[in-house]
Amino acid sequence: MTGARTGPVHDPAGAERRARAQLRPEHYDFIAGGAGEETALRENEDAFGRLALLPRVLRGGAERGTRVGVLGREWAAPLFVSPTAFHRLAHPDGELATARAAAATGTPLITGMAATTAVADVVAAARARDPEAVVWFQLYLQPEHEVTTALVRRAERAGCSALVVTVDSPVFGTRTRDLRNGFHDLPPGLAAENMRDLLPGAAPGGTRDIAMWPAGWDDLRRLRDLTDLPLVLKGVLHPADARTAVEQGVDALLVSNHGGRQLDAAPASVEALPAVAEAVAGRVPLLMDGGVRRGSDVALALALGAVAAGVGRPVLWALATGGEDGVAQMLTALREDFDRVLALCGGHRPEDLTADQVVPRGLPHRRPEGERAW
Ligand SMILES: Cc1cc2nc3c(=O)[nH]c(=O)nc-3n(C[C@H](O)[C@H](O)[C@H](O)COP(=O)(O)O)c2cc1C
Ligand SMILES: CCCCC(=O)C(=O)O
Repeated sequence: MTGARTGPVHDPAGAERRARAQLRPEHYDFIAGGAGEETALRENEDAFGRLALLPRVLRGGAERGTRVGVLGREWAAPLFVSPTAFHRLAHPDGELATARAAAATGTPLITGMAATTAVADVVAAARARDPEAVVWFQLYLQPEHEVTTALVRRAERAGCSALVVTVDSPVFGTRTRDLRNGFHDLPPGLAAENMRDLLPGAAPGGTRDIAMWPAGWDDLRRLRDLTDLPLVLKGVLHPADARTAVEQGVDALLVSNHGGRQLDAAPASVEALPAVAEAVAGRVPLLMDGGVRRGSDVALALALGAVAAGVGRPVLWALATGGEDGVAQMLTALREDFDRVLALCGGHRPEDLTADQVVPRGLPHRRPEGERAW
């Protein structure tokens, strides 16, 4: 069969099942869980399931590519690794394995402030695989400006090429499973390494030193003055905030409901995307994450205005079961799946996917008067 599929099979549900069998139950729950009744968490995936892609036909063109340009760099595919905390809960190699796998597959990585590996070591691991690897640093603005400053300097010195400021967390979401399990700190031997020695008198690398705090636009302006790195705002869902962010000189937005871990009543990320895309009107690139599990989810996100889509939990499931190789296989399989969906939609390049190709599933409620059902 010409063009028949070879290579790793992409099986998101199976990956989570296998990871669950490996992980301590409270660690599995920390990763899998969301806020409140986990409505936003469920909706992220369900909302993709309510959308269909209308393929275009007879568009020819055997040449196809998945590359996209983001903030002056070419990415291999419209796909990136979203920032998630504590990778060493999933695998002893933790963020080092994730960084190597991301770099080896040409996938940009957003490493988290709440990583269990220091950002300098994460970037070094990525660059050892690919000297050109794109690594961004995710940051929560901290109540003490000196702490924010020190974190920014750590990220700059490490060689990160953008800062991703998570703005959906004025307080911590209610993590129902963690409360039930009594999970509120890392096991002995693991620490939030980026926080080490930042606060006088604080426990070295204590996760409790990571504040989720109600920052304001003033604090963002202070950050703007602090660094020349591009700023990406993560967790913007309201179009008015998106507009303000653009006016404030933010370089990109990451539309996200934080994997359903903050406001449980928030819409699915993909549902918030069209209004944000309209408000931004192409002035800055839009990224999105939340519920992206297969190539068609990436394609839907692109058709609705994103330039790339991120994955959070799938990385941790792959890491738990297969370490670096597991993550590399997952990212490769997801990219190949997207490439095939792009072709099946009649696209040659990611930009070819357009909003008119997205339709809700289900028959329309009512046909126009007098029209027959067939
Ligand atoms: C275990 C876990 C930890 C996370 N930690 C962070 C974090 O430290 N900072 C952040 O901005 N987002 C964090 N997120 C949210 C992710 O960046 C991302 O928005 C979300 O996981 C995307 O949804 P998905 O898991 O359905 O792919 C975390 C998500 C998970 C599952
Ligand atoms: C203290 C960092 C916790 C990270 C996390 O769980 C999240 O952002 O969802």
